[in-house]
Amino acid sequence: IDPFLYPTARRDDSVVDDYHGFQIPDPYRWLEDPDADEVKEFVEKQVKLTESVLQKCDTREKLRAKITELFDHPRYEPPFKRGNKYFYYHNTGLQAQSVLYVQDSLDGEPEVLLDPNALSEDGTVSLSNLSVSKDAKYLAYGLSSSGSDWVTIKVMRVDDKKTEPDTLSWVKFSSISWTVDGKGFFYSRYPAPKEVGTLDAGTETNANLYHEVYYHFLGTDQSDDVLCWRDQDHPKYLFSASVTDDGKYVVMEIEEGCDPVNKFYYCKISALPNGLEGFKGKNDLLPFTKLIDDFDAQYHDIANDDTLFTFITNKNAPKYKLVRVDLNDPTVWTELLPESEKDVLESACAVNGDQMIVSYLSDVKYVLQIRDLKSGSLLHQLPIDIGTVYGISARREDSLIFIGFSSFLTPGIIYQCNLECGTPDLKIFREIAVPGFERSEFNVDQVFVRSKDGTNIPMFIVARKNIVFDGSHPCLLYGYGGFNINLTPYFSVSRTVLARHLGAVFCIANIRGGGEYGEEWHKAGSLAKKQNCFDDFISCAEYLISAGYTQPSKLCIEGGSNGGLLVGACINQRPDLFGCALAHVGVMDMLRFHKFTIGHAWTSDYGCSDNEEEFKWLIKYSPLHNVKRPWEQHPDRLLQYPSTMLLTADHDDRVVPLHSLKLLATMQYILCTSLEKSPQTNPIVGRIECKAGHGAGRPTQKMIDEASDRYAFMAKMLAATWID
Ligand SMILES: O=C(NCC(=O)N1CCC[C@H]1C(=O)O)OCc1ccccc1
Repeated sequence: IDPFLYPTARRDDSVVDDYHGFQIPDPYRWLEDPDADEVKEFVEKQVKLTESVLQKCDTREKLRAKITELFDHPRYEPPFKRGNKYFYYHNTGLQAQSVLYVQDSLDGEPEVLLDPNALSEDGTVSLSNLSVSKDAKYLAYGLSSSGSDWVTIKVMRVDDKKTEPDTLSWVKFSSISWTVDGKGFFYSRYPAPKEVGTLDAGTETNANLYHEVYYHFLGTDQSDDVLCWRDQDHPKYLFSASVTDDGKYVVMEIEEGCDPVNKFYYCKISALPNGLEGFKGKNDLLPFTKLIDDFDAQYHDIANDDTLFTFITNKNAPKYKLVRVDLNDPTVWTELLPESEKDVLESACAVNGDQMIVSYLSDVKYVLQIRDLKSGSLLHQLPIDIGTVYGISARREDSLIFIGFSSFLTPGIIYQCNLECGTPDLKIFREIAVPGFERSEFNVDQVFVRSKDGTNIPMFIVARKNIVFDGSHPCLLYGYGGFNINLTPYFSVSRTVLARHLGAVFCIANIRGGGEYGEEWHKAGSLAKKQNCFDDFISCAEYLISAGYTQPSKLCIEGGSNGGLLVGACINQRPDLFGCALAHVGVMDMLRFHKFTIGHAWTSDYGCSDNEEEFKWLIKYSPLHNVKRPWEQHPDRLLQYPSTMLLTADHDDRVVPLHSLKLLATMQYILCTSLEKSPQTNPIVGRIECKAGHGAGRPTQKMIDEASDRYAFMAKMLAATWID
């Protein structure tokens, strides 16, 4: 693009911040106010520029048609049982939002119970969380609008599907947990923001502080809810309260960030003299006992027999283990299932009375076992292919459980497993088929790439069979690298279309910062070691080139959120290595991220610029602060940045849009508009969506349109040709 076509954005050179003696300019600080007319104008001009670029991307409509066609297949989630009813989500294919169905038995006539598509014209109201009372009489569910993290909880009677008047506002980062008497439920919320009158919830950037736990009595007004817990001395704390299966306790996990560590408190509600009613209209908090009152490790309860609790923990076990304690003697902890040498204990769930289903991650592949809940001993190994167990629907009282499975070449299988008779029989309950998808055309490989410091990094490679390794293939390399998140194999319609119609090779790099090898892997990619993520990702890119899959001008890197940071940092550090870069809702301003909405929770992975040592880590890789002209760094080579698309949305209150807007303005200025003649001919554009957020709850059409745009941009910039 001509530099003259880029909108010029005002640079306010008066904004310079002092960080521990270092003066850091922030000329686009004004882009941090979403309500300012100047910002709205900036966005409008960027949207127009991007639209003009997209119009020249000639595979856009073909991609839209193919992705729509492949997406139009029925999809189901594993069913879950409450009382004697079954509930499950289903999407016929192109519905904006999946619909909740209820059946009187597993093969009973399904009825629509809750259809979020009826709650908005454009499908932008989504179901965020949901909890059915134990007797299946009531359904409490959270609604969110335009992809914001803000939730409004509503209640519905299951038998006549009547919506109750109960409406709970300013809910965020909350589970919903009913007491077994069905009189109400625990949930978490923030104090209402001040300017609640004019607020378009989800577009504000204020920090989320002072989380609180409430108990809501069915049929009453939110103002009558009982405040159960809060901590005025720790504004960053986040609380999650849940009722144990036996109904005797409410347990509360307390986090102060995103690290897998938490405090663990409990309250024996069955011993409260007047139950929870006794707290109505009072100011007393619930009498919690502090079982764990530090952030040394994660403790997540998976079952209890009266005072004997079983936990999954990473205490002295970075690959996790199961331990047991009697609340009456909290100093004696025994080991139920020791930490595995090699594999990460991913989840454990009590089932079928005194058994449990545990899942391990072994070199990024799932292993599922049935074990004895009392002794921990292995009973059965469940045969699972390479892929992801994405949902285990099971409670301690269930002997019939459901397991959701997906992989690169498996759109989705829901297994049912009956544990009643001796050997569990795993059988297919539902298989999700994608018409037109021929799995036999593709290959999946897993390779281990040596990174800069010698660490072996796993990478999945999906390609059409019998490709020639002549470096000619467009290649999409996807990564995340943080927050203990695992990138495991899953089916993607859009990437299947890229492989089939653009001959693209699709790769997932399991770089450090994730949880693929437990807490050590996570820590090896965070704080002072964050650069390992970028080194790992760059090594994976170099492998794909040296092995002959692709070449720099055919290689596109993609990542979202923390993965957007990954992309932003990598194009700054190695602009020569990539032909295209797609950064979704990226964290790009590493000096200021902690000031907005829930950003303060991410200091567990990043650190914080308020601290001098941590500032020095952050300034070195912060995308916003490290945009440099490559042709000045290497005068001998005609270097420029890859074609870059930064994607964000106006209701993203997880990673606020200012990150992408400030980086967009900075890149366009430094690389393009600040020069008479700029060698930067690869476009640097922003795709800014309206009535959309961080990603959760996005309606189907918006997902299809975004995928069509970003991959048409990629195809054009990699000069990929369409294969019919
Ligand atoms: O912030 C996150 N999750 C991390 C997150 O969304 N991140 C972390 C970095 C940017 C962005 C992303 O990668 O999606 O979720 C809110 C939350 C709930 C409970 C306890 C702590 C935090």
